[in-house]
Amino acid sequence: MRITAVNVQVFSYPTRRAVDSAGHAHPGDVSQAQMALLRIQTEDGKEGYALGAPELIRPYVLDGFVRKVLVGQNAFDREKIWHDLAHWQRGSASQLTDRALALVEQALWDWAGRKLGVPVHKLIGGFRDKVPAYGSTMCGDELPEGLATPEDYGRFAETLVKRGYKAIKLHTWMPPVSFAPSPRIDVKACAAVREAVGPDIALMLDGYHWYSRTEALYIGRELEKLDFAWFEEPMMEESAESYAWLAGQLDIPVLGPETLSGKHLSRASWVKHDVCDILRAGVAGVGGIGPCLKVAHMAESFGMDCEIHGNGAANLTVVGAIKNCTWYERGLLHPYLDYDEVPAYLKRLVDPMDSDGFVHLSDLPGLGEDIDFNFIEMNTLKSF
Ligand SMILES: O=C([O-])C(=O)C[C@H](O)[C@@H](O)C(=O)[O-]
Repeated sequence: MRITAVNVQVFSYPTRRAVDSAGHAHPGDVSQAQMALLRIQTEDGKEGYALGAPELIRPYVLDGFVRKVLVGQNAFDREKIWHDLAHWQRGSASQLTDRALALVEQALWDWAGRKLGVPVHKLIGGFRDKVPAYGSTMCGDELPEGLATPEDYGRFAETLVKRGYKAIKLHTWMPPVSFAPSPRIDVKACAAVREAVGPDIALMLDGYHWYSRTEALYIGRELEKLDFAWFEEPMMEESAESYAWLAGQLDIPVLGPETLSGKHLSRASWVKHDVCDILRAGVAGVGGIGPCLKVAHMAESFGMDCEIHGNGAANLTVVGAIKNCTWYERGLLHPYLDYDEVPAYLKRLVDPMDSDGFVHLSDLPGLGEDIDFNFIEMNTLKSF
């Protein structure tokens, strides 16, 4: 089925999320943010969609690489199209990113699901229809009654448990927060949360990502005393040796790599060299659903779990299709925000969670995003 057109619509929508000077999300005043809808059309008039940041798929990227590769190809040939695009990356002077690759590949999967009338998680695996979620907090801040103190984390954790979560992951304080980073205050927040929720809730820490080996070792040993389930990205992931050093000394599982480049290939090196205990991959970070599945299947072949990074339809689709992932990451959460509020450009949440903490996989054909095309049409800023 030949691809005839690839188009983008950039639209605005209201948000209460803001980012600080280091890129961490926090609550903010209502403002207008921008999103891109990528649309792939085939000769039969069928379409597939993916939503993402406009800069990933700006006109230069769309004209210079994506249209050149896609138009005229068979939309079912995802693997070939993905490799053709991935080869373009080398000569693109870093303009064609893994995230752009992921967006294009998601739209192709969405197209295939819609064309065949099945949810993509059934097409690519079909392991489960619901999955327990962990509530993933925003990074710490200095907002009154926000996430400014260990006690704030404890109180918020109680709220999350009441909502149904059976697991919570803390993102603690990072610069530009005035007192960050601090291994001791991170540990205090973890202790406050354990104290607040008791022994039966699974807890994880994803703190400052640039700790030294000795700081990470200190935190990891404290987390072991608090019976945490994993310790995520405490150091720069380019130093695989530091992770091997850390994982070799801790009993608590060390999880990674999350932001390291290299798609499934860098994850293979981490497995071969025993660098971590639980593998990590997210659809956007490794360049698509396909490479994310390659990571998860490789991990399974080595008897390892692979926890999928990030929320959203594409990541949930992968979680629904694999066995060796325990949780879905739901968030980022904050006491000031209502995660259950449906974004203006969707008609329903992609990851609805019941009162027992289970997120239910969509039964819609495609990736499961019920897109509000009227809202997007009314709020379109530019199309190309
Ligand atoms: O695992 C996660 O959810 C994240 O890494 C979320 C964010 O990127 C957080 O770590 C941050 O803001 O640095």
